[in-house]
Amino acid sequence: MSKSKHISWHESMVTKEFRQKRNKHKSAVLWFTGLSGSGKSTLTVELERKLYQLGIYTYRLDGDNIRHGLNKNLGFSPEDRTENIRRIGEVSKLFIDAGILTLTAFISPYREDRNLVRALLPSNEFIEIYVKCSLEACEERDPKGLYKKARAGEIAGFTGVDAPYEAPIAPELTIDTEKLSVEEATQQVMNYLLENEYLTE
Ligand SMILES: Nc1ncnc2c1ncn2[C@@H]1O[C@H](COP(=O)(O)OS(=O)(=O)O)[C@@H](OP(=O)(O)O)[C@H]1O
Ligand SMILES: Nc1ncnc2c1ncn2[C@@H]1O[C@H](COP(=O)(O)OP(=O)(O)O)[C@@H](O)[C@H]1O
Repeated sequence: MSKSKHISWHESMVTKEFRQKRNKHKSAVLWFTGLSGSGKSTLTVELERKLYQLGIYTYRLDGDNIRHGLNKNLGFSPEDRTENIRRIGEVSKLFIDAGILTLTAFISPYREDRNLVRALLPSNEFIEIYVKCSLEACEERDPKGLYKKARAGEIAGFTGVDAPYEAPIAPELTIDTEKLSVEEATQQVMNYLLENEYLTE
């Protein structure tokens, strides 16, 4: 619900379509979702590197980073996670409007929150990518030692331990990081972008 009244929309002369034409590629958000340690950050970093080499304009929004700034006032309660994802949905929409291929790496555990972001955008501009990895494997990787802390009772409400993760039902892509290498996984996304003509205007 908007709290502001008496506000109006001002259109730009430079539209998203003009920007895409100049950039020579489409803009959209690649929304990576999955458990902590599933591989969201690793894959978005590598994918962005590949896209940059091809001359694609990209930007990466990552949960850990955004929580240092824009969303530093949010914690990990269900309400705060929902607000976190709502804001990132809106930020992604702005980046898409700016002609940027945007990569987001947020756990985004609630299906409804992700669907609200989907509903915010034209259907071809939201690409949901489920980074599939069992809790056991994530916990085995534990790149930041957070599962260990959560199991020791030092972090309350940790996703997968004592907070829920709702896997996507019909994502555009599922990447199984227990079966694929980082190279194979990023290539799977590149193939999707090429086949669906995102990398051309
Ligand atoms: N309680 C709890 N649950 C899950 N994750 C936690 C928690 N506390 C801190 N962290 C760290 O915060 C990162 C997740 O932030 P997100 O913004 O992606 O989370 S969410 O989408 O709002 O659920 C997450 O990063 P990733 O491991 O990259 O997923 C953790 O490093
Ligand atoms: N196929 C894979 N894809 C992504 N990460 C992988 C893969 N195989 C192993 N890993 C490792 O798993 C960990 C994933 O951590 P990270 O990318 O921070 O996950 P997330 O951002 O989802 O929390 C890294 O240590 C990475 O090297």
